Amino acid sequence: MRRLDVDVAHSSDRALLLRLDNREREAHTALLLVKSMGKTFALREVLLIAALDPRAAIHAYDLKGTGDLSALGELAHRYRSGEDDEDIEYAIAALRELREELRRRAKVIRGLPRDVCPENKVTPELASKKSLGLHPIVIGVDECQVWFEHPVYGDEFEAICTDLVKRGPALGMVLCLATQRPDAKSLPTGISANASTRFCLKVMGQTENDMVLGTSKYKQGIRATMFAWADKGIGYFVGEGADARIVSTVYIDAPAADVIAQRARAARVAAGTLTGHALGEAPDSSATVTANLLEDIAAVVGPNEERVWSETVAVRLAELRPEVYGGWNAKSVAAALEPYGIDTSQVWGTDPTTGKGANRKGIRRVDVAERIAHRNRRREAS
Ligand SMILES: Nc1ncnc2c1ncn2[C@@H]1O[C@H](COP(=O)(O)OP(=O)(O)OP(=O)(O)O)[C@@H](O)[C@H]1O
Repeated sequence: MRRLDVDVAHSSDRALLLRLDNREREAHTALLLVKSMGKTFALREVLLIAALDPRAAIHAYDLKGTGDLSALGELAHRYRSGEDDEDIEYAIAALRELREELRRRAKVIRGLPRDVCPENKVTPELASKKSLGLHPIVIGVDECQVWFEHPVYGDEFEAICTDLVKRGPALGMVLCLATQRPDAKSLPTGISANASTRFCLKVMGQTENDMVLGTSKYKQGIRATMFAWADKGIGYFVGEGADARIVSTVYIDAPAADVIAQRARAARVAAGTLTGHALGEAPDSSATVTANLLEDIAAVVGPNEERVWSETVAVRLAELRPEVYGGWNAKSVAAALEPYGIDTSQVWGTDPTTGKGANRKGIRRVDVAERIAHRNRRREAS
């Protein structure tokens, strides 16, 4: 992307505003783009910039299904175009992998000595150490509302994306979401509120403006309503802790995108980092697609059990679906429920081996039931 004001920070296809190696705070962030004015071009540009770093694993989703991101498919770790059932199942399986990856990375970071990792986050040096597996992961989703409004998986997409937006940046994982309908249904507030980088092309009114750029931005004079219809690719860019700037994307049409993608692919071949989709591999959906954590918990916690220890839930889940929950413990349950806004707290229970009562971390059945009801209401509404 190109700044329009004097100190333009652009030109080579790498030295652009969004850098992926944490040298700038703008690096690991979510991005929101809006409305038939160059949104897909902008998202494609961001992904191409990321792709030119051969360490970066690219996940590209074009939910419109027109193949706008097909250039990225040549090098992407995960890629899908379309919104049919099999496309959605591919995506949910890939996102579950990312949820696991978030956990793995958090553990790796926690385990590193202070002098190697003083800030408890991925640095360019750490991202380059192949053995740690902390390379940048950049996920781009065009027309993301399709995921969040999905009648079956909408809730889970929301939970995982919220987790990615909140914890991803420190762990080297960037989620870039693009939508032309920035309302709370298309873009859940847990996600929009936590997005730290925003890009808003022309919009029609104050509500959409503030949905993308942040509360009160219109009142403060940051108004993407002022752009003309001819201002393709021009929008307000708001980075974390920085003043809003008017920037323009670089015009990269589909043939130009192919040329850049071929270069990015060649760099990956040379570096030995071509993986996943680019090698003809898909995420393993066999074990995970049928699993739905909330419903599985509801199935293993009886209606008369008001509160249950997390460790008990973990054991029962593993019995239900060993291929999905095998090896889970109380902490796994807490981490998996956190993105749904369900906390584990001290609950009274009885140890089945000793028969003694004690307070341990656990869940309240009502919290899980309420979350399922919330999702069902959404399914009915869609
Ligand atoms: N930086 C740019 N400079 C000049 N023209 C641009 C730029 N970016 C996009 N355009 C033009 O705007 C058109 C629409 O762009 P794009 O397909 O990205 O829109 P969109 O917002 O995704 O719309 P839709 O949702 O309808 O696909 C492109 O075909 C291109 O001609």
